[in-house]
Amino acid sequence: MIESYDLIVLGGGRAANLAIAAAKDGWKVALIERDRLGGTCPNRGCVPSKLLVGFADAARHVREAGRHFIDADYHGADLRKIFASVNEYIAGVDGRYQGRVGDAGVTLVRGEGRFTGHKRIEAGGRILTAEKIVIATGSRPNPPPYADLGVWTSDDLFPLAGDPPRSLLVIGGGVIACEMAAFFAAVGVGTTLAVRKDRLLGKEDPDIERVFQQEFGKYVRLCFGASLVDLSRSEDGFAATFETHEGEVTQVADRVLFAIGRTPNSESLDLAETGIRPDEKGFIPVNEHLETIVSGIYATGDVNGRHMLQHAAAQEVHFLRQKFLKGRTGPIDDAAIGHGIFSHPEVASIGKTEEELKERGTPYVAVFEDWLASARVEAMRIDYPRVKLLVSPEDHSILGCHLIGPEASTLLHQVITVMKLKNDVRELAETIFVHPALNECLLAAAVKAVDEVKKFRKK
Ligand SMILES: Cc1cc2nc3c(=O)[nH]c(=O)nc-3n(C[C@H](O)[C@H](O)[C@H](O)COP(=O)(O)OP(=O)(O)OC[C@H]3O[C@@H](n4cnc5c(N)ncnc54)[C@H](O)[C@@H]3O)c2cc1C
Ligand SMILES: NC(=O)c1ccc[n+]([C@@H]2O[C@H](COP(=O)([O-])OP(=O)(O)OC[C@H]3O[C@@H](n4cnc5c(N)ncnc54)[C@H](O)[C@@H]3O)[C@@H](O)[C@H]2O)c1
Repeated sequence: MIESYDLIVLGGGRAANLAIAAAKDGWKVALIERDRLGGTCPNRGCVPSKLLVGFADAARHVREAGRHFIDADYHGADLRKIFASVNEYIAGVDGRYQGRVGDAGVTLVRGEGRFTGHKRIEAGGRILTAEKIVIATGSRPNPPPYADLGVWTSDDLFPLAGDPPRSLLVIGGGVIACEMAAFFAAVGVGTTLAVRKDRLLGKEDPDIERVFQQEFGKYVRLCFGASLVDLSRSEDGFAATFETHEGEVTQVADRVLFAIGRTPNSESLDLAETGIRPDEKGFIPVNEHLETIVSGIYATGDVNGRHMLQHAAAQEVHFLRQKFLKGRTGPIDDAAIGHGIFSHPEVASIGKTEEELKERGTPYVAVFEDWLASARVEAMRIDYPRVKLLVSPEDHSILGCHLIGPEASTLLHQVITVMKLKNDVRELAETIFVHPALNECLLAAAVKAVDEVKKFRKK
């Protein structure tokens, strides 16, 4: 028998909220999930990884207390307790979601979904169809090489089964690599990060990356230009050999974590059955209404490859909710989507980098300022925090803002708000900031950017 619904949501990550909202509005909704409800963010992504940041911050405060003339010795952290607390959080996620899904009257189908025909899906031994289908199947870690040796990806950390590492080799120089390495190094696990390129955080502004590398490298041993040529495992742990600029280098560690990007979960969906063709990386192309090439079938979140961020997935789900339930007609507007990197130091960014503006030939003025305008930063006795502001000399609009320093992602929200409401750097320059809040770094940069625009126009 074919079960007929108003809406099928395929993947119970962020899009579970769409299923719940539609069911509460009286729609007949099915939600298909093959694993734990809640998806990547609460089970094996943002939340557990950020719970670790709190422990790392506490450890760093003790280790760096001498900067404030405080006599403190760091004797290590109980990693078993740390991971037990994170695992406990994760253990409760699925049940909490199941309660919400059930209360809303959503039909929950546990099992892997795949298309067997036009708008027809098989899952958990059932056949379902609907006029509207939302594919929200997310992504997973790129498969690591040497998987048979028991190397880790981020999925192996959350939840962690077995003992925490005594030492760690992280391979990859992107967001996950830098967030995880920062945690382990801070709590006292000897951590090495090996990256193929000569820089970290490849998508960030180079000025910010330079500062990041300098500070991050105080805790994490860095190995640049390193291509893995061999990995072996013995009772003593792993031995990894890299080809580097200095010749072959071997790194030994108790555990190896690969953080080498993520792949969309699309290939097992048999999308050809319904006429959708993923791109060469497996992402499902959508238009500005998040609709695929097939009318009535939408794709949200990581699987469409637009952003691969939780708040972007949330915004897309909110957009579809408004479209389906409130009759919204316009396209999605995601011009003001920023991101934070919760490593140490913390990095946050929105808009274009200077490299991107140069490549596009977009006119801009750039300011790159320290945060010492704020006494709160002086009080922290650190001098590395920086803000980079890229502004259009034509209309004063903020083209990009890049921050590195404590609470960078929190500070970025003031810029996000200006960009969303009235994108003009003079709005920031004329705002009355609370003195001496950390945000004053933005005021100093904005005032300077307005000056730079004047100079640019005089040229
Ligand atoms: C370690 C880590 C840290 C992160 N930190 C951050 C952060 O700090 N900030 C941020 O913005 N983003 C972060 N992200 C990214 C963020 O987690 C993702 O962008 C977001 O969770 C994507 O949501 P989604 O709903 O698209 O997919 P998911 O949450 O992955 O949900 C997809 C769901 O679909 C299910 N599924 C897949 N295929 C099928 C199928 N065939 N049938 C049935 N069910 C299926 C999956 O089991 C999963 O539950 C992080 C990611 C990782 C891995
Ligand atoms: N704070 C956040 O917002 C946050 C945190 C974690 C993850 N995420 C999301 O998850 C995505 C995936 O994170 P990620 O760190 O896995 O990917 P990434 O794209 O940020 O970094 C991948 C890194 O792996 C390297 N690499 C790729 N293939 C390799 C190989 N075969 N051998 C060695 N190195 C290789 C790349 O050069 C790069 O340095 C991010 O792009 C982001 O969208 C976001």
